[in-house]
Amino acid sequence: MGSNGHNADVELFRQFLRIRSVSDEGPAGNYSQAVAWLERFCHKIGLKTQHVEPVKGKPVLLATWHGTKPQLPALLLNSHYDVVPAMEEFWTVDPWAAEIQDGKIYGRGTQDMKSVCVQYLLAIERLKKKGFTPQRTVHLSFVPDEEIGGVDGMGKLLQTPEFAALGTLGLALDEGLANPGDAFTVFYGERLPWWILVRASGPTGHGSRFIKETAPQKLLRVAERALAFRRAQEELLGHDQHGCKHGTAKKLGDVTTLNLTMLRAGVSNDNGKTFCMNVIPTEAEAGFDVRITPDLAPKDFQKLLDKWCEEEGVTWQFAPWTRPLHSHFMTAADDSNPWWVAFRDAMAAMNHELEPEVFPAGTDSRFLRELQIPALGFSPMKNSPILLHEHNEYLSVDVFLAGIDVYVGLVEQLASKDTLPGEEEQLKRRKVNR
Ligand code: MET
Ligand SMILES: [Zn+2]
Ligand SMILES: [Zn+2]
Repeated sequence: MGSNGHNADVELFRQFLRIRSVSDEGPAGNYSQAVAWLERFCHKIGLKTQHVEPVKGKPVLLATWHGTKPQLPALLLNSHYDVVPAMEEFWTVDPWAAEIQDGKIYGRGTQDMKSVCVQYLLAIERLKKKGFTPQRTVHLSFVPDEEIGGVDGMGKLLQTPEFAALGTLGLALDEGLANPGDAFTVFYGERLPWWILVRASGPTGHGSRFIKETAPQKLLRVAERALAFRRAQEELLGHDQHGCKHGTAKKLGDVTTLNLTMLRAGVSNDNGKTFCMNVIPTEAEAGFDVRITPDLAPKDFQKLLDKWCEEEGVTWQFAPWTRPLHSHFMTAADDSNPWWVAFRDAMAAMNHELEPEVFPAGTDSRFLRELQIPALGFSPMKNSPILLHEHNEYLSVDVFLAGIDVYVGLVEQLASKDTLPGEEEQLKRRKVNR
């Protein structure tokens, strides 16, 4: 197959990319269409499925490939089928057309993470065709809403009887990131995403006067302190002002980022088309996206935030549509974790080099790890630029196809494992921890 190859696997991927499953867009968001497409695929390859809809309009699809030893802890292959929006005016191609140019498939979700949804299924189809039967049961979960915090997707799924009925899970695989080099990155933990709203109140008055302690003034003082913290963290990372790296070997996952992502204030009498520029608003609000590195205790960051807000006379809260975690839950990436050993050895057997890292952003893995389920973040994309959430997101045809082989090998090896050395002890520890 040439690099522009229109083979059947690629065509399936392109079909799925054309379903505009932007997070939480309601009926127009095509969640149901994405799930219907995945379900048809599951049935075609002989997988039993079930719909779980803990929140109306946000369906989760579960599929199961039964192993011959169902008493062994199962594998979970998780992927989210929602995608972030695309700013079409900045794309050189239609983000929803899945065009192929120069051997690259362009589209929103090519890397994050519709490729993985489809690769899991294609890998299972191939394994079935070659007559492989798993010992361990393999479950798949396709979840919505990951991109907007995961509360109504993975968060709710984990509380359902259907999830409990999957039985004990030995290892979950979830998304990772592309690696520009010739190695796969695998994530054993992640920074904690905290979405923070800071709100300031103050007096109103005429815009021509020196009114004291106005809401925007207080808000900006907090913002400035927050941004000073941001500068210090950036310094720690060792990037210069042009974004070039120098000096340290730190990665993004090793520092805490903080970005001011929302600002709101102003008095308007036409819903924000124009503003009463001579009236001091009594409320001002800022939103921050914070990603807390495992090297910083969340309670220590919280203390800082409390201090800034208290000293400047404002209040903060977590964005009410999120469910922030208060500790980092990590999956051990060393010999103490039999599943890490199994994963590492399976990849080594296929001659793939691994680079273990802390995920700089957030994934649904954090909810699984919170339940003590070992989870590794891994998307088989090497020699590929990191393009998630960017304009002109693409994945090359060759990388997409090679990824199917990687999952064939991984699932074949992991699902064939009898009880791993140390697995029972690990399970006992999990029960104690719960
Ligand atoms: N994956 C998305 C992100 O990292 C949403 C995770 S929940 C904050 O931004
Ligand atoms: Zn993702
Ligand atoms: Zn994403």
